[in-house]
Amino acid sequence: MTALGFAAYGAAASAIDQHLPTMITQQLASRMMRDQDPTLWGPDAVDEASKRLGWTQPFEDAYKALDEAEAYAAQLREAGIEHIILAGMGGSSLAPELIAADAGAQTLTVLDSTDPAHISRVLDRDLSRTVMVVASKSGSTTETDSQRRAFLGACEEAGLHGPDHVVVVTDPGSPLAQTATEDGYRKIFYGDPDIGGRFSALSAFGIVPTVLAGIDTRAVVEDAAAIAELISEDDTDNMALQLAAALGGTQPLRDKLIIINHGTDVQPVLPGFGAWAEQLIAESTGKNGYGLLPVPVSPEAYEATHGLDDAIRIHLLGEDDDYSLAEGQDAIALHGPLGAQFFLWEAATSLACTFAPVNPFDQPDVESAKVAARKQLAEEPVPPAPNFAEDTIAMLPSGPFDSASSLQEALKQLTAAVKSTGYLSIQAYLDREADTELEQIRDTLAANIGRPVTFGWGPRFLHSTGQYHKGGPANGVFLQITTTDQPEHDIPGRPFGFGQLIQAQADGDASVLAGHRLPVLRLSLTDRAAGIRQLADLVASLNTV
Ligand SMILES: O=P(O)(O)OC[C@H]1O[C@](O)(CO)[C@@H](O)[C@@H]1O
Repeated sequence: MTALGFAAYGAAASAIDQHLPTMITQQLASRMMRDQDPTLWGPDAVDEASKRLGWTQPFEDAYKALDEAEAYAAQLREAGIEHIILAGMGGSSLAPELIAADAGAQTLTVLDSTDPAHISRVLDRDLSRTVMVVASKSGSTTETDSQRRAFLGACEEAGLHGPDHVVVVTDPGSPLAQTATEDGYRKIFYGDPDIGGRFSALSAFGIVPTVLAGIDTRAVVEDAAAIAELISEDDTDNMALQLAAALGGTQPLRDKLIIINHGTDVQPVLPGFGAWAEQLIAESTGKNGYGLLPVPVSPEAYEATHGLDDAIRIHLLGEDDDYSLAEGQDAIALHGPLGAQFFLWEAATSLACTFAPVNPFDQPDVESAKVAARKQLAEEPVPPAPNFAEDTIAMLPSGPFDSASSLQEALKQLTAAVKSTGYLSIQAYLDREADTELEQIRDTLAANIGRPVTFGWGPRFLHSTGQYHKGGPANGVFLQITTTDQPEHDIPGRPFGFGQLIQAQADGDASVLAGHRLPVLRLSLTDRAAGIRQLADLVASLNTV
């Protein structure tokens, strides 16, 4: 008996009927989960897959990590530590954030931003009672390194010995492991190099930060372990096979996955699931011109309430919710505890990649934005001169939209550029906790254009959907929003501050998107709060003018 529930309707059900028998004959589930067979995704993926299937059998190490972290958490509590800041990007923070949100815990603050205002706010607390967990598999991610430096700088200003307040989670042999050893950081936990970032929820990367924050992550691991047999069987009841067929096997491919989180506004079913699933699905599938685009939305959003020819609606339900709401749609409905969802989606996403096939374990296009940002920083960037400004919003040079002489005209051109099979992506390099009012333009734009709209906070999305936007089917149009309204926050030991870093990241990604011939409209807010309000008004007025 499993705590998971799953049902498929319309095109999703047809894909399952069509593909499940073959998937079972080919023994895809047992070959991936039990034999760790690296050949399932074609010859080009064999090398990478040979060293990336550790997530299929994570439990022995997971229980060891739980034991070690629980013992260490007790020591931290005795030493008066009450709060954990987690510095980490993508797979090194999204699962812990979701575990903490699901548990309703306030003891973990995720810092995955380079927005100077965001950094300053997070570090403005009693650091004597705080530990920063610096989590990075590679140990070389610029954002994480910069957050670590800023934290150590803030400790020094507070008269604290910084290394006593830093715990590291990294893979053995990484540059971060070396720094932590040399500088005498409080503790190092090691991850398994056979598990990639976005598959690391049930490893030290999901476990350590959350356990140190006092969360019962053991229950999450146990809920995953409870479905291990089920999702390893070559059997019609295997929900990972069913979900994989529904995700990757629709014909023609329905490549937009509308993830609808039910529950209430205050308490969605799995708060934060959308951001975690976005990385897993977009970074795993979005490459070589192929990809599935996750679009997390609320139940009231346009994409949730309207059937789109190229989309599957995925209803995340609570245990007592009625599955009949998905009847008559091309949809999946499912419920289950978080640990089971982690394991189910990791398995299903990997299996869905066998259809194309694409290698689920690499992210070839993420690097291009990093290289471009480094180039911008090396050239000591100055913010690009605007084409023009209206009140608190300046329009920066934007390639195909440069002929626009007003913001309204530029936005109209942008929305008109969305293809009938395409999508619009809003990319906001702002403070994802303080500037949340901006998110409302997502719903307005989706209703306005009748197409899927994604919303990503920069630079976080660069380690997630960023792969899909650049490596996927090239049918996106992009609205990039930055700000000059930010007091600089220095990065100790670096010749640039966070304000320059985030601007370089935005400039770098815009240039890479433009290099892929993807249209990017670039707006810069000269006043954050007023600019967000002005933009919301402009977007709301698009329909009526
Ligand atoms: O854990 P790391 O090595 O710092 O990487 C963070 C994230 O960056 C990415 O490599 C993409 O940039 C993700 O796949 C990963 O989860």
